[in-house]
Amino acid sequence: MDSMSFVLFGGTGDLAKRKIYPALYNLFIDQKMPKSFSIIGLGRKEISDKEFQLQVKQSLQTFSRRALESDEKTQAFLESIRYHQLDITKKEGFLDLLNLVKKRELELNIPENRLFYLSVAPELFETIAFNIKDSGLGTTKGWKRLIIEKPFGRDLKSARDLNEKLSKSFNEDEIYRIDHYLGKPMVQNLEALELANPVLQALWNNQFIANVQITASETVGVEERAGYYDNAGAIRDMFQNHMLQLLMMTAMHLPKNVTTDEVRTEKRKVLEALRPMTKDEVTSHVVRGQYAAGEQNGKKLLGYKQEPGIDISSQNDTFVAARLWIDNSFWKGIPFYIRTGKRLKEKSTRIVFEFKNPMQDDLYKKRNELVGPNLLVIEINPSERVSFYLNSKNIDGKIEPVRADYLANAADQPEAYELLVHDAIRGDAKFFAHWKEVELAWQFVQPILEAFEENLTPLHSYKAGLFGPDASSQLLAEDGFKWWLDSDSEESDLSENKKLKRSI
Ligand SMILES: NC(=O)C1=CN([C@@H]2O[C@H](COP(=O)(O)OP(=O)(O)OC[C@H]3O[C@@H](n4cnc5c(N)ncnc54)[C@H](OP(=O)(O)O)[C@@H]3O)[C@@H](O)[C@H]2O)C=CC1
Ligand SMILES: O=C1O[C@H](COP(=O)(O)O)[C@@H](O)[C@H](O)[C@H]1O
Repeated sequence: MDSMSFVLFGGTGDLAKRKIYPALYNLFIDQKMPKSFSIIGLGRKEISDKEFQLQVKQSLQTFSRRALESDEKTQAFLESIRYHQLDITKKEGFLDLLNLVKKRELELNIPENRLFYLSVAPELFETIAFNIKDSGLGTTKGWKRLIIEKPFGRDLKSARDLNEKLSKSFNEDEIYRIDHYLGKPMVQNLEALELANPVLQALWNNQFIANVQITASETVGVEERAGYYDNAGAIRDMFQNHMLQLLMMTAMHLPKNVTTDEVRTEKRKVLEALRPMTKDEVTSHVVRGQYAAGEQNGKKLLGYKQEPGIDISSQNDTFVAARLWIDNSFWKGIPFYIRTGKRLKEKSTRIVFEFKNPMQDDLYKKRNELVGPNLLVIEINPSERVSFYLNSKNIDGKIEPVRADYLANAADQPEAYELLVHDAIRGDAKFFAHWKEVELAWQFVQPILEAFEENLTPLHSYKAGLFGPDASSQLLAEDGFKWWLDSDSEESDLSENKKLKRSI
């Protein structure tokens, strides 16, 4: 792996502390960092290197997935870090930054390989990219790469504008658009599950699958992010990026070679085949909701409009469910249901494949035995688990569901940011969003944004601490389906093993 400089804009920010330093540190401990590297954290405050290293150490103590190693190792990591005071809006500061980057390259005798990480508010992305080029920071004898945080634009037009501006300083293959859902181990495992299991490969299509359900439910509310979230909503915050990425990863046809280019091409094809909606069709296929006051584990929860920083008249969406159709030969005729929301009953990110159930009408029904459909459930977060729900005979000779299960030990798993930062350092963009994916995703979402903004689609209220608006269940009921595994429904009894007498 090439030695390099890691230049972190927003080095004093929340994301840097919670995710980026812990990711770099854990990579270092696992010997996944290059032999020599320089880390430069940037911010506007005046902080000495020593003070800054101490701040990073504190963030590692609080957020690293593993406890700090011996002082020697931790010290070696911290000593690779320098702090530089820079106001991004002031062009002159970038020349000083260039001098520091070069000085460190000379001290460490490393080539001019530079990774710039933009962990700052999106309004600053364009200015930074311009100043990197203008100052000469981007003129290197080695490689240069840009990791860029979300959100990438707030609609189709602003995303295109931003991309055009970035492309003046970086080529597409130098831009790594982070979507941390693509770094989740179980999401990265999807291709392997399909590729390495002929049985799944054979079933992964509309011939055997009746519908696919992708859920990302959260228990948290808007937290301290009112300013951002009230202007974004679930549609921009989760749906346009994470949920559509999950859709692509689930529905893509496996390429012959699992190379970055081929995977990205196949992902893109999913969005190209996604049946577009007009603004007027949105209400038939998309449910938007906003949480009202409720309760969780006996604790009273505020409604969204009562949250600090939210206007009492806000029409913002905190929940979105949608029925999507992928009109290609693999998935034609099969609905994909997607939902995401805040202040729901449980934290769960999962994909459920419901298989067709030709047994429903045959002899089991006549014998009054319930033969549920087979389900393949991929739990992504908080547990990482693959389960197959099968039907089997119990001791009384009756059919009952059983679950064949693989549960990963999440404690051993690297975090999403660790995997993604490692990929970017290695120059592997497979699990980063290509511009075409981002553009197609905004193109699909644009009429939904407009229907929401023009209030063409009703805003359903739902009680905090439950499963979202009834209209979301209604969406599936229209097609004869239901959401599986919501934890106080009949099916959750399956997941809780109440009905499962046996587990394979
Ligand atoms: N926090 C999170 O969980 C997540 C964040 N993101 C994205 O990551 C990015 C960063 O978010 P987050 O860390 O939460 O934001 P913070 O507000 O916590 O940090 C912002 C950072 O930007 C720096 N900064 C702001 N203005 C300037 C300036 N003019 N010149 C130099 N530095 C500046 C601040 O430095 P200082 O004030 O010290 O000058 C600080 O380091 C955003 O794009 C966000 O959308 C994405 C997913 C999750
Ligand atoms: O990007 C975001 O993701 C989080 C949810 O991430 P997860 O890894 O906990 O599933 C979400 O809370 C946040 O609003 C959004 O910006």
